[in-house]
Amino acid sequence: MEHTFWHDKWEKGEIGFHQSDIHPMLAGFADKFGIGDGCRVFVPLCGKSNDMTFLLERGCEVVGVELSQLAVSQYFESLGVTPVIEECGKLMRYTAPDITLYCGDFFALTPEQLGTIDVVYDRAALVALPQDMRKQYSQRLCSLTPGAKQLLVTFEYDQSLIGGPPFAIPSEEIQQNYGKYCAITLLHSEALKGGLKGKVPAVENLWSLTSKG
Ligand SMILES: C[S@@+](CC[C@H](N)C(=O)[O-])C[C@H]1O[C@@H](n2cnc3c(N)ncnc32)[C@H](O)[C@@H]1O
Repeated sequence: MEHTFWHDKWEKGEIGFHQSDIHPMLAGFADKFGIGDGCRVFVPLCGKSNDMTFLLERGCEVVGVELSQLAVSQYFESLGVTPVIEECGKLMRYTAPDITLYCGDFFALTPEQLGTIDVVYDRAALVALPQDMRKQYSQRLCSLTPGAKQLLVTFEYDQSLIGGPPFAIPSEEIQQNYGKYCAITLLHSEALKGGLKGKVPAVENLWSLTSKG
C-alpha cells in the first residue's frame, strides 16, 4: 500500500484494525513464548496497539515503528505520558520509559536504531502489506532482528471474495518468505468469529518463527 493510503486511514479515523482488547493469542501465548521481564520486543507497523501496553505491563521494553504521526501521538496520549521527541536519521524517535516508537517508514529503520531484539510481535503488520512488498518486508525484518524469536499473526481466507488489507497469507508463503531464516511452527489456529470484516469465513493463525541466525 502507498503511504498515503495509511495516512488517509488515520486522518479519517478508519482504523477498524485497532483493537481495544489485548489480542487473545498474545495474552494466551506470552508466557509460553517467554515474553516477560526484561524482554526487548519489537512491534513493527505498531499503530497505537494496546498490545504494546500489555507488553509494558509484563516488564518488557517495547520498540515500535509506525508511519503515522497521529497513531504515535495517540498511543502516548493513551499511556498518559509525554515522550521525548527527536529526529533520528530519516525517522522521528518518541521515547518514554521502556518504550521507543520510531515514526516513519519501516524500511528506513536501521539496525543501529533498533538495537538488539529478543522477540518480534507481528500482529496486523505482514498482513497489512500487498504481496509484492511482503517478501521484502520479511527479509528486512529478519535482517534487523538476528537471533530474535517471532510471534506472527496471519489470516487465511479466500482472497478472491474480498480484497485486503488484511491480506490472506497462505502457509506456503510463510514457508517461502521466512523458511530461509527461521524454523516455523504453527502454534494456534482458530476460526475468526463472524468472519473477516463480517463478510468471509477466515482462520486466524499464530506462528512461532525461531531465527536460524
Ligand atoms: C493494519 S495496521 C496495524 C497496526 C497495529 N499493528 C495493530 O495491531 O493495531 C497497519 C499499520 O502499519 C502502518 N504502516 C503501513 N506501512 C508502513 C510502513 N512502511 N512503515 C511503518 N508503518 C507502516 C500503518 O500506518 C498502520 O498503522
